[in-house]
Amino acid sequence: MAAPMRGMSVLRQAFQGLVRPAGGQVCRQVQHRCYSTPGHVQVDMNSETGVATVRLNRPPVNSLNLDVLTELSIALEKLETDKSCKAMVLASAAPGIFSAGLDILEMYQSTPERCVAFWRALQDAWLNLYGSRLITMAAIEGHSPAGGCLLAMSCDYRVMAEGKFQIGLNETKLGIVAPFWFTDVMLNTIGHRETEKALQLGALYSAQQALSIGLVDKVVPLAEVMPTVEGELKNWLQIPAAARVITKTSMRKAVLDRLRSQKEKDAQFFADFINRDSVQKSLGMYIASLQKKKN
Ligand SMILES: CCCCCCCCCCC/C=C/C(=O)SCCNC(=O)CCNC(=O)[C@H](O)C(C)(C)COP(=O)(O)OP(=O)(O)OC[C@H]1O[C@@H](n2cnc3c(N)ncnc32)[C@H](O)[C@@H]1OP(=O)(O)O
Repeated sequence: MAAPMRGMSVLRQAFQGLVRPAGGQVCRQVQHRCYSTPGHVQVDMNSETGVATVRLNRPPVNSLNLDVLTELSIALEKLETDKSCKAMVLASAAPGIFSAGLDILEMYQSTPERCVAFWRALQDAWLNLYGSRLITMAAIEGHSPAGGCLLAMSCDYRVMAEGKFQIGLNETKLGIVAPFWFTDVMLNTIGHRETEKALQLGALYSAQQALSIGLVDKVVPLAEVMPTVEGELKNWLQIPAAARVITKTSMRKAVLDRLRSQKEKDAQFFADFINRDSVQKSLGMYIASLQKKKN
């Protein structure tokens, strides 16, 4: 039997038929299909319910580098074209963390070519997620700063674990600026006034604070995050899909089109901005502060 997964009772896993086959990877019998397990993005498709669980799996903190973003994009594309898939839960395989956001090392002392490739991968992953026809829910079982917050906000519904975890767009604290499409998503989520404050301050919120400004939809104990998502999904799955998809698309189209129409310019702008001496200096100091935390 596979080791119990966080936030999921042994009984529930036994019921769902979790087994560890000869290859050593966790797979599910009968109604579950694992799209991918060896990389940084695990996809577990339940063909009976039409719900896929996509878990970021890049310990220790699921920082989003070029590989992770490319894998996430491909996974989302596959699910989008899978007619049996109705919903997707975005979660983490790393304890205590949803995602630490973009991999800062992709932005520090990198080449302009790599920066552009990295940014394109982020753009594609986000366009696939925010523009998805699927019901998308974020199971936030840990910290979710910056790019992690973007991924969560890009889902249709967010359930966060109570306790010490934080979520927010903290870019200004790193001496960088949230791109316009990060801002657009936050505006659509919590409104203009809260976004202005949140972005200028680079605010990181506790789960309760996030709930109070509408950044997340529900806060529950850690072990209840997945069951709560599953319960909420039942409501969403009852809505006629075509009507829901048209509604979602019409509400998100302007923001998606804004990036689609200037992807290359945005990628070039990112590479130029990030390679400024002042920005590199700020990032260097931030990396040092993360490392100092340990000593
Ligand atoms: C005019 C407009 C112009 C716009 C142009 C564009 C500008 C650029 C826009 C870029 C947008 C950026 C988005 C981002 O996502 S930036 C990333 C921001 N992320 C963070 O600030 C999170 C930092 N991490 C933490 O706070 C903590 O790690 C965390 C709370 C998440 C977890 O804490 P914990 O104690 O559990 O873990 P550690 O801190 O010990 O970390 C473990 C190791 O992981 C390394 N680490 C952490 N986060 C990252 C990261 N994001 N990238 C890379 N590496 C990371 C950390 O250093 C530890 O490493 P070591 O074990 O080697 O020390």
